[in-house]
Amino acid sequence: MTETQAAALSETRNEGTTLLDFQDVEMTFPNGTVALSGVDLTVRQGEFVTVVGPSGCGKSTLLRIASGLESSSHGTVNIATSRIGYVFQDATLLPWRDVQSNVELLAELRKEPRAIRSQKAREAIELVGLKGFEEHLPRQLSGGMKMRASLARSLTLDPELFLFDEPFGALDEITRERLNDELLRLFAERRFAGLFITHSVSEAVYLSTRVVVMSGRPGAIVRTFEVPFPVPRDPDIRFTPEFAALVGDVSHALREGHH
Ligand SMILES: Nc1ncnc2c1ncn2[C@@H]1O[C@H](COP(=O)(O)OP(=O)(O)OP(=O)(O)O)[C@@H](O)[C@H]1O
Repeated sequence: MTETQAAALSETRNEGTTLLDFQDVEMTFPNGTVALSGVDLTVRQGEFVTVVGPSGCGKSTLLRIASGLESSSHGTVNIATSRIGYVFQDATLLPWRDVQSNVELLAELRKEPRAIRSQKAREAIELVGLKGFEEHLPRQLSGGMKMRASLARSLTLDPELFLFDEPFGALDEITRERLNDELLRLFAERRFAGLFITHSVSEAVYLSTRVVVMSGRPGAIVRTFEVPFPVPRDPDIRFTPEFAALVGDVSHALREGHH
């Protein structure tokens, strides 16, 4: 996509439109476990919001509710789009399908014509840097390449709201940093609304326009940090004192909210 096309896309996308809105959301499971309590969260077009919080505080539950897969037990949830991308920690590729047909899967399920889904998949594969690997099977790919394929599969939906459940958690540091850069580039081009979960505070600060810190279970939002660095973001920003200071503040809030 050229810069002009990207600018046109972000204009048609009405930057600032609210795509996800949680008001006083609570989640109590039938067994009595209270996973979320009093969560207020808004995600607008052009925002990339990352949630950090201790294990088991309800982050995945929050994401499942945001996707419409699960309903909250209390509060209001508004999801203003049906074009939702969802990337899980596991790449969830079908082992018998090659990259091209794995990436085509969502369009195929939506019964899009073969020529269109094939074209969409080719574009998405190129966008995530997997060109040349179309005929490879998942077992022939590295962990990072599998995640790229998984990202590409969601990109064929051209999502307005993109949900990420710790997608890079299992990858080595270098691959993770590279994929962070790829994702930031996609975000700068496509300007979807992102909701991203991670355990890494520096990943959260690097990727996001806003970082939300949750407390231990029941998960509630204890602090919100606006990230002042512009997008597109220079990878070297990670080595600046301003970046380190913000990572320190978020880590601090995370420790305070941990009980
Ligand atoms: N279907 C369910 N029934 C009962 N309890 C559940 C259910 N799903 C999740 N929980 C519980 O709700 C709490 C929140 O789970 P969730 O997976 O959302 O946490 P998380 O913050 O994503 O954890 P992690 O960071 O370890 O992935 C946990 O205590 C979990 O055991």
